[in-house]
Amino acid sequence: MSLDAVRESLIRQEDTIVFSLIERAKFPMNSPTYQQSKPCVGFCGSLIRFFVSETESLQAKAGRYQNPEEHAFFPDHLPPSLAPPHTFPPVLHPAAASINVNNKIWDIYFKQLLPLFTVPGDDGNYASTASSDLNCLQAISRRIHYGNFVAEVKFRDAPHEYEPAIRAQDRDALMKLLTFEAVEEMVKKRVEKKAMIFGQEVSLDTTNSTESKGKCKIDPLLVSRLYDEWIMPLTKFVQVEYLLRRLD
Ligand SMILES: C=C(O[C@@H]1C=C(C(=O)O)C=C[C@H]1O)C(=O)O
Repeated sequence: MSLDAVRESLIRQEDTIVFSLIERAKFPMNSPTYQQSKPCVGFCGSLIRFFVSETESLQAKAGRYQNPEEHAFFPDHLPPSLAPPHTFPPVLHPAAASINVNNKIWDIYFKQLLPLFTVPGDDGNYASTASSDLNCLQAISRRIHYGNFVAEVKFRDAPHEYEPAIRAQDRDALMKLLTFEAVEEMVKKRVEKKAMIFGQEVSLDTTNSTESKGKCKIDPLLVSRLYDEWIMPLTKFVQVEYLLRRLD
């Protein structure tokens, strides 16, 4: 595993994130998906919680969380995997298993992001809405927790640089060591471009091409902002959390 290979994976994950946001933006806000059901009929709480926890339970049985890249939003009481056993290569320090920032991701996604990239309204497609939310959440969560792998590779490439900061439990020094501003700038520009390309109308009519009209299914600047303000800072937060425990 090299830093280049890890970055390649992050670049591929951008495609998944941008597409999942485009899919969610197909539906209006559909706020009943997020409201508490009263009274409890079949389940308590919001439809989104019900949908995510039930889906995670099924996916746990299918082995999803055997992969160290995957983190559940409701990790308590998940059923064991019934899938054919597979041993993933033990790349990470075991402390990685204790890092889960999905609560933060959940809050940011529903409170801040969703209102920015959906239009107000209610078309009744609550199940499809919840399903697309879960796709966005899982893609974003996988990307952010991939910070564990990024941090591991950076540590292995320069243990002598990282060890003093880890022993001193110095978050600021670790943050400085793992930050590459030029890479972050490229990421922001690339995801903006991907949102522009993936989100365009594709037409065969060359005389009246909508591609050239610049109509986009999701605002490319918003995707760049999403990376700038939430995804990259949380990925770096995961990296710091991992490194702080790397010598335990
Ligand atoms: C992920 C990395 O670490 C940091 C976080 C980045 C990100 O989240 O995209 C980009 C550059 C670094 O500042 C990396 O170096 O690739």
